[in-house]
Amino acid sequence: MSLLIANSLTKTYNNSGWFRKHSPAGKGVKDLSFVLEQGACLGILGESGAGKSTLGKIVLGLLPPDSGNITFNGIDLYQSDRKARKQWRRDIQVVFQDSYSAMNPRMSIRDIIAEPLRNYERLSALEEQKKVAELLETMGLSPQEMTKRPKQMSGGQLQRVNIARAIALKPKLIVLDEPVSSLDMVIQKQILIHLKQLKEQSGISYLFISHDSMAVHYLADQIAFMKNGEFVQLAGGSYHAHDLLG
Ligand SMILES: Nc1ncnc2c1ncn2[C@@H]1O[C@H](COP(=O)(O)OP(=O)(O)OP(=O)(O)O)[C@@H](O)[C@H]1O
Repeated sequence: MSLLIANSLTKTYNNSGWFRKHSPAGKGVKDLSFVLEQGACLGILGESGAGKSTLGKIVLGLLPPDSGNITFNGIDLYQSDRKARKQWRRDIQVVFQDSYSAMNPRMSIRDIIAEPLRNYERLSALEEQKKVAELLETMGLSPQEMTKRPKQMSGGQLQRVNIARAIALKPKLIVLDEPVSSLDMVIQKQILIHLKQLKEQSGISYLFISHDSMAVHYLADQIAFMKNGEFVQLAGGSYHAHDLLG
């Protein structure tokens, strides 16, 4: 069974509000269909305003489409009961571009990574500490970083922390919404390599949203090019590591 199946998703924004009076009416996404298999990465590539984040929000269960449907593991995301919703909220995680604003600056790195574990699993303090240490190591960070606050870390380190949090519950799918766009090139490459290794080792799937063609080609098995809310072309991805590393 395919992990994620989108069938003719359409979402049009109502631009009647005062703040939206300068933006053209009727924008959003139109008639998007795709299939994402377990362990695969679908790249969504398009310029600003193409509709990438709108699609991301629909996949995350945050924005009901006007028409069409989307199933995850055979369950319709917008017709599911409470129990199923709780399960897919665990199974679908997200990493956004702005790592710092995705975190509570007063929390320690340990608390940030442990938050989903505390919501879904009952671990002892020692088990939790071990798990957070493992997750930090998976992302190439030292377990000693867990006592720090977000302000004491670099943008690249924070994005690794965000990914560690996103994988803490072993989700089936991560929506990566421009996860490396705000980082410098060297850090971007390191994080993309980590994401690829994670995918190969754990069989996790990604919906990778980006305007960066090189990054999408590196990570994605298949690429959907988006323009004005529609898919205009589908293509294979998978550049090899040396293409990215130059
Ligand atoms: N809440 C909203 N209300 C009205 N229009 C919106 C809203 N959110 C997005 N839009 C419009 O829908 C279109 C698609 O926006 P979306 O944010 O999905 O694009 P994007 O490809 O993610 O762009 P970016 O990379 O700049 O975030 C744009 O024309 C945008 O102005």
